[in-house]
Amino acid sequence: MIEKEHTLITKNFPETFDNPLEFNKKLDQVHHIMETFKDLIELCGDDPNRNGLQETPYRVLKAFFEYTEGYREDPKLHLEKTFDVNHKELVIVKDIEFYSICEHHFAPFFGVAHVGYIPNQKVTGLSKIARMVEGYAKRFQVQERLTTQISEAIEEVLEPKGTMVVVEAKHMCMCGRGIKKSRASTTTSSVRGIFADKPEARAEFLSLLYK
Ligand SMILES: Nc1nc2c(ncn2[C@@H]2O[C@H](COP(=O)(O)OP(=O)(O)OP(=O)(O)O)[C@@H](O)[C@H]2O)c(=O)[nH]1
Ligand SMILES: [Zn+2]
Repeated sequence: MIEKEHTLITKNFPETFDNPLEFNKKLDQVHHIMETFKDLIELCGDDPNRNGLQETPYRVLKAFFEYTEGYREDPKLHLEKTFDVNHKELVIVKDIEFYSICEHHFAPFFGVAHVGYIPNQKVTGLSKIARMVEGYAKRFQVQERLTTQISEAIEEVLEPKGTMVVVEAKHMCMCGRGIKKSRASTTTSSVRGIFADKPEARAEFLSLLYK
């Protein structure tokens, strides 16, 4: 078990490799959280030592590191690899699937992001836009912040004439618990530059998106 925990730390926090103080601090936190997960299982009414649950605290922690990978990178940096392409009209990457975690309940919310911008000299690789979306999705989030972070990253790095982002998602905290509306979905948008100023720019984006 100890070996697995070490691997978890070196994989997710490679900077602690040469820093025993930081490494041991993370190791203490890992031990502490695994004990807490055991308490959670017991409090909910099951036996943390029964066969199927013995490794669950470790599995859950490992999964959480995966859900939150985005904290350990700066997603904007993906956009910095730009190309010299003379394109002055709208670029839209639509249906970028994402999987995020609601910061209120730690329940998943997931769906698609549609990202559009009108370049002003700088054009980035299409996959880099999806990588950037992933980086912000893999954090504890609310949908509104995710949407804004995506548009602000495009604005900051590509300095385009305008940016428009639409995010559509389903929130598990509204499905299996609470209000239990499993068909409800949420749409958010964020507009900058020409999309904020001109209704016809927004209309063009939406007509290409929902044709
Ligand atoms: N605006 C917004 N709200 C969210 C998002 N994800 C979850 N929520 C909401 O966060 C709210 C938290 O409300 P609370 O009253 O503090 O928590 P709760 O008692 O669990 O609320 P219920 O879900 O209504 O049972 C709920 O209304 C959720 O629907 C999100 O991405 N954006
Ligand atoms: Zn929630």
